Amino acid sequence: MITLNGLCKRYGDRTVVDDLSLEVRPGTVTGFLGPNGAGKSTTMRLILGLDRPTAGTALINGVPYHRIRNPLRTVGALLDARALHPGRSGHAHLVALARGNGIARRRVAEVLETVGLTDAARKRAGALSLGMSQRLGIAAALLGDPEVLMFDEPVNGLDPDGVRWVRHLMRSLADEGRTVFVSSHLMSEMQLTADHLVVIGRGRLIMDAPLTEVIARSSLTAVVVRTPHAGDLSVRLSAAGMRVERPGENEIVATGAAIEHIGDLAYEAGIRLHELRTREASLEQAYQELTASSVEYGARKAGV
Ligand SMILES: Nc1ncnc2c1ncn2[C@@H]1O[C@H](COP(=O)(O)OP(=O)(O)OP(=O)(O)O)[C@@H](O)[C@H]1O
Repeated sequence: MITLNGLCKRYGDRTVVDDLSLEVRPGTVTGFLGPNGAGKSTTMRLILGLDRPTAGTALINGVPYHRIRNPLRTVGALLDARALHPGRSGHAHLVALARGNGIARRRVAEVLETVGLTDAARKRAGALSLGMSQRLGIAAALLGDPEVLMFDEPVNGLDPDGVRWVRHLMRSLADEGRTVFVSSHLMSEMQLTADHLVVIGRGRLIMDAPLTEVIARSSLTAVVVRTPHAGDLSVRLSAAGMRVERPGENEIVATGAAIEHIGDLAYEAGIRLHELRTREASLEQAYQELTASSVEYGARKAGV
């Protein structure tokens, strides 16, 4: 479990992490989302004790990182896959990490096999591709068999097979009861991987909710109804406080109500339905709505 309480980080007069309070729970993959510069990496660095908070606390299983006795056995993290000694092999890097943390040497071979790097791990780290470096960083995070795992952009540089592999890995780590906190800009991937989402913008919490709720709350999630009595039904739905559109003569798209409510209303009015279904927003769409006002480094439209 990761617990943030009023966490703040300021650089000079700039507030980069602004009063974040939340819990990242075990047994769940929690996606950590936000535009460039939102403060995701800084938050992760604060959790790992690599930066000091200006105010507030970041706790792992109830204690700050610097008070954990066996840090690598409690929390594993991939922050910057390229932060390795370029002349050292991946294998040597992991052996040194294991030795320095009282972890059995045989774990090195185990984690290298888990990430599919058994052969490549003999190469100099500097000669590894970005995708291979990511895998090596994930191996290092797994080395101490920790309960809490944090990954900053783990699929960066991975090919489609690698992306799928990371997705399954995150899922199985959470299914084993671990806490998995993962940042990403790949919304389609997050939609397939995360159970829960934390969204921040300009250092502030925008949303902390299950993925299903984030999608359900989007204005683009709607109920589509097809009926020969669309005129009559749309008047009734509007009167019940829903927003109603009529994209076709027999079609209604309604937002602001549950599908059951619409079905019941139609039934009570004796209106025959030919179709009643939910049209879900994608996470990409829901995310864009949530963060529209906090995108700091957005590009202007081409030609503007
Ligand atoms: N050491 C530092 N000194 C001053 N400003 C910093 C420092 N580290 C980070 N920042 C600033 O803090 C802000 C948040 O950066 P951070 O890397 O945490 O964002 P992020 O959400 O991880 O972004 P991205 O998605 O682009 O990786 C940025 O504006 C960055 O320039």
